[in-house]
Amino acid sequence: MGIMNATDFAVELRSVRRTYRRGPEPVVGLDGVSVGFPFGTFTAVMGPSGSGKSTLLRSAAGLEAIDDGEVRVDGTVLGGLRDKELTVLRRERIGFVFQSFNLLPALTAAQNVALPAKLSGRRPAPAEVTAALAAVGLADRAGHRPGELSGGQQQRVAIARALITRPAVLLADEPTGALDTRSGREVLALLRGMADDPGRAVVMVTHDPVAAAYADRVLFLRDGRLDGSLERPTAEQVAARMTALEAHAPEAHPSKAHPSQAHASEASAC
Ligand SMILES: Nc1ncnc2c1ncn2[C@@H]1O[C@H](COP(=O)(O)OP(=O)(O)OP(=O)(O)O)[C@@H](O)[C@H]1O
Repeated sequence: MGIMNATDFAVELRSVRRTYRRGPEPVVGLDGVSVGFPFGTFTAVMGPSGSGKSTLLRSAAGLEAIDDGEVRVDGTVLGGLRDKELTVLRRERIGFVFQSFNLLPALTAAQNVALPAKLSGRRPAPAEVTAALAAVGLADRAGHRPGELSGGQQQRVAIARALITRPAVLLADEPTGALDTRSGREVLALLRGMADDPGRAVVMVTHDPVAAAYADRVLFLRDGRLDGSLERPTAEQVAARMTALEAHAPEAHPSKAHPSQAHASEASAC
């Protein structure tokens, strides 16, 4: 590998600022965040409730109207695109996986997986859909509807759907939040494997230190700013860091307490 340049990052945020102006007081979502997500890596994003994790993920996906700074996906500056171009780039270069799977209930697993490619005006070959399902271990469930699949299987279909366009980045918001420990672990192992593809980066928001320990790197956010990172962390190191961060969090949300102890399991739903 040569010297790192902009295109070595699947996604890069430069001095990104996002302020919400709904109520009387502006609320800071992101307060000048600069970070790059290199190809072939798996990054977890953690931080107390309200620290800006979802705002960061949504900004990386081009879903936030940022006030300042720049977001690049595979070298393309999102702010320079027309709406239509942004839609196409989002569809083809960015995969998104949600806590709640977001599959269409009336469609089979295969039809759900094929949908983004179809929306891009490309009818995927059945073999391509089968290969995507096989990559998540579900080749034999192609004809099942989401209601006929377990939560873990539904999330794996969602991952296959996110990957069929071969995106530069897979963004996952609490992908194991609704899963039991075992299914969560399967999904994390899949994401880990997906991140080893040199043409892709995986970025995952999680509250679970055990989930974060699957990543190459954990970024910590506090009050909309980056507040350190850990490389190849253990769950214990992540949990200790989260406990320290939450102790400093100005606004605690007791009703949304997040597990941050080393013994917290992947099953921790939020
Ligand atoms: N659409 C919005 N309108 C107004 N304020 C918002 C909006 N979205 C987020 N915020 C505020 O921006 C800040 C960051 O929110 P964000 O959702 O990014 O945090 P988070 O770290 O993902 O939190 P959680 O762990 O609770 O999901 C919070 O103070 C939040 O209240």
